[in-house]
Amino acid sequence: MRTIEGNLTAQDMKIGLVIGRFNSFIVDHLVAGAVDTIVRHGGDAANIDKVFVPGAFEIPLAVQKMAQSGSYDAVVALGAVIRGGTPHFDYVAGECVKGLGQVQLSTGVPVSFGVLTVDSIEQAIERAGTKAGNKGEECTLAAIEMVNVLKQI
Ligand SMILES: Nc1c(NC[C@H](O)[C@H](O)[C@H](O)CO)[nH]c(=O)[nH]c1=O
Ligand SMILES: CC(=O)[C@@H](O)COP(=O)(O)O
Repeated sequence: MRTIEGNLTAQDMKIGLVIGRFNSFIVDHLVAGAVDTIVRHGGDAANIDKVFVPGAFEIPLAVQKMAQSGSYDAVVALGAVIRGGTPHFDYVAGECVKGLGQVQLSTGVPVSFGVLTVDSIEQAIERAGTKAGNKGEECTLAAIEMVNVLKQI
C-alpha cells in the first residue's frame, strides 16, 4: 500500500496571487498572510506574482490566465465578499467560487479559495488575522500542500 501526503514545503515554488481590491482594508491582511506563509515555508518572495483585479467577480478570469500560462505551480485567490442588503452577494460569491473550481479542474493547476464570503464586516475582520485566524494563510497552505500532493500522484 502506498500513502500519498503532501508536505508543506514551498521551496522553489512559483505561486500566483490574484487579489480582488474590493474591501481592500480586509483583503490586504489576507495578502500579507499569504506572502508570509509562502516565505515561512521556504518559498522565495521573489517568486510570488501578485495580480490585482477589481473584485471577486473578476478573480476567476485572472486566475485562469495565470493557470493556463504554465508559469505557476499554484494560484491563490484572495478577496472579501461581504453581504449587503440585496441578493448581489450570492451572485458575486457564487460566480467566484464556481469559476475557481472550473479553472482548477480544467487546467490541473491547484487553485485555492481565499475569498471571504461573510455576513458582516465583523466576521471579515475575525478571519483576516484576528480571532478566527487568517484565511489568506490557510488557503495558501492548502495550495502548497496540493502542489506537493499532485507531484506524487
Ligand atoms: N460587493 C462586492 C464586490 N462587488 C464587485 C464585483 O466583484 C465586481 O467587481 C463588479 O460587479 C464589477 O464586475 N466584490 C467583492 O470582491 N466583494 C464585495 O463585497
Ligand atoms: C457583496 C455585495 O454584493 C454587497 O457589497 C452589495 O451590497 P448591496 O447588496 O447592499 O448592494
